[in-house]
Amino acid sequence: MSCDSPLIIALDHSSLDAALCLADRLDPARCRLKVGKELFTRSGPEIIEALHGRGFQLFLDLKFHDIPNTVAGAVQAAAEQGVWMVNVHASGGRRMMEAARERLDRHGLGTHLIAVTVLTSMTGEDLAEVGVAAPAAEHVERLALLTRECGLDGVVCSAQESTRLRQLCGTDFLKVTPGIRPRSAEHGDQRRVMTPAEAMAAGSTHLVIGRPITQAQDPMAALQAIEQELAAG
Ligand SMILES: O=C(O)c1cc(=O)[nH]c(=O)n1[C@@H]1O[C@H](COP(=O)(O)O)[C@@H](O)[C@H]1O
Repeated sequence: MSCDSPLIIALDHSSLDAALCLADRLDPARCRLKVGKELFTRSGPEIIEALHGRGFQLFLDLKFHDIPNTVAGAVQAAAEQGVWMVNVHASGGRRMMEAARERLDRHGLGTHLIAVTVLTSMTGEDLAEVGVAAPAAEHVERLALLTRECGLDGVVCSAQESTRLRQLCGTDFLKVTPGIRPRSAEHGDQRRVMTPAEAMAAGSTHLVIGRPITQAQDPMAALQAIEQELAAG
């Protein structure tokens, strides 16, 4: 089923059953789902089939980061499972991203290919500790421009960087932004955060939301509250 909502719900569950239990309370016309490292490592491709069978479009968030040939093969394997979106780490560099792009194109695979710039859990201090002297926002810009030059469809970034990236990379370039927190929600381990309405106003094209929905007493009510906030904004 195709979906025109910007919302992508992160199914960071530790079992297939728990993930499907939440998915069964959500509507594929109103959100897409993201399958990440923990769930995929535990359940394997079975989770992809089960969620596709329920009509959801999927972002397979495995953040590939390896030598070009390995990443190209992994991206192809993901796309052949019919996922809507897949990602790599932009810090894997030009040759890695170009190899992934080329592999999808050669096989006529239309999966959206995006790259993570700087994780939303990271601050300038965290970057300095791994040898990146530039402020987080500047490093995000550098990696986003490189990602666009390599022909990818967009980036994962913080919504705090969406406005600048819209200016630099254009409106068609996807800006998929985690670190989304409704005003009353806990930040948890996220550092560079914004509310859903602020993020859309800033130029994000898609919002990745996990715990504020998945840990809510009533996940559908939490989703609906976010939809209403977006409609009002
Ligand atoms: O690629 C991602 O999806 C991602 C990139 C990033 O920089 N930060 C980030 O939080 N994510 C993912 O987005 C989701 C955020 O979940 P919550 O913090 O629970 O809303 C998690 O599944 C993360 O793995």
